[in-house]
Amino acid sequence: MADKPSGAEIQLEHVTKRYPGSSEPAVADVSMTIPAGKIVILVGPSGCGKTTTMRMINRLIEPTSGRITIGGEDVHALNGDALRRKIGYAIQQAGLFPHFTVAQNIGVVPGLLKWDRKRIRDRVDELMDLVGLEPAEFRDRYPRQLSGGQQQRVGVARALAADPPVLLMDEPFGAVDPITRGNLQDELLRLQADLRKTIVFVTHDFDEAVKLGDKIAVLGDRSSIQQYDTPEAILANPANDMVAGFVGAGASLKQLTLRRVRDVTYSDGIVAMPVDTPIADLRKLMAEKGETYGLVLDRRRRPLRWVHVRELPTATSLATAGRPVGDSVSTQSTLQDALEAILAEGGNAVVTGSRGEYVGTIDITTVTDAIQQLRTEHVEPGSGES
Ligand SMILES: Nc1ncnc2c1ncn2[C@@H]1O[C@H](COP(=O)(O)OP(=O)(O)OP(=O)(O)O)[C@@H](O)[C@H]1O
Repeated sequence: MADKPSGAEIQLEHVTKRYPGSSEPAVADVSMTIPAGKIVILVGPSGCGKTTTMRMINRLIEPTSGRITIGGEDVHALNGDALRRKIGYAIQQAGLFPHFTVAQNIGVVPGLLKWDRKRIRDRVDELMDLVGLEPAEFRDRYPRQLSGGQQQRVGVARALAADPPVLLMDEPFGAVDPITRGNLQDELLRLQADLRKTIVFVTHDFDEAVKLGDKIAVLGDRSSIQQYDTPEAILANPANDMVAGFVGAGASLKQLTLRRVRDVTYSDGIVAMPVDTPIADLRKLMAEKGETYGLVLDRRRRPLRWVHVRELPTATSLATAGRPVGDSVSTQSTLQDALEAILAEGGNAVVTGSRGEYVGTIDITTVTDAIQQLRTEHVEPGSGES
């Protein structure tokens, strides 16, 4: 993993776009800093100027006024090749050239930059591996011979071809089914963990923004910034009614996808014993601790069964007493997964470590406490709430 971002900071300073013949600007006086190596999501209603804002960064659209810099350099001063080296661009439905093969599509920018053939071929294979397309199978196919998800992968590979520090993505996963979309999102996050590009990503979908964004800019009319903050902060404390409308119902539940079990204090105090423990010993320990439920573990300390104290006097073996453990969660699971397991288990859900071993239990109080904590962490100073 790279320890330094390969991305570069982007700055928009008082950027305005007035299209010829329009009375109102499409984007009015927008200033924002997009940090190096982060994913920043632009969300907002249709027509608010997201695409216009994004396209001014790679100068597909020229601003009427204001300044945009990448790594401190004014994009206005960059020529075509310099822009291509600095900025990759991926759009909805991939925007692939239909009469080019996959390899030719991915190699477009390196070709324009006059790389030699071998270097382009090696780079194409490397990128296909990176986005999960077997080069031997897909290199010579045409876009129409690919699924929607595969086309999007080619689109991402093409955008990354010249290894630019900045990636602009305009609803890149907008045209695929929800499952493929989820997979593509996961893959983007996996890629980004290594690549650490600066990514500006436009979407209509707030859930996508929460999942992918290091920061989210919620835009109103003419790209006016309504709130620009982390997903946690926006979910916990929407700045105004417009943002609240965008966040939509279930903001607290959405927050649960942002915290993992390892981030909260779960209990490790219940009575948990290996399956070959004498029943009498378990009874004694549960009585001492005043516990009604005990957990039976296998020899590698993986959870097997829940037993109620009432079941112990008649039990013949811990291997058959009580009921099997149902849903459990790992320390990597999100609190949303934990909540589902808690509801399915009807109380405590078992937490396991990296080898599936018992490390503790989590209950509904832990989850509600975590939501409360997120709220208080993100209350504006001086807003009077506590
Ligand atoms: N070439 C153009 N000429 C004139 N007006 C334009 C042009 N392109 C966009 N607009 C107008 O600028 C405004 C912003 O458009 P833009 O495409 O940036 O919005 P958006 O937020 O990306 O929308 P969507 O989410 O629907 O894609 C809209 O009112 C649109 O009609």
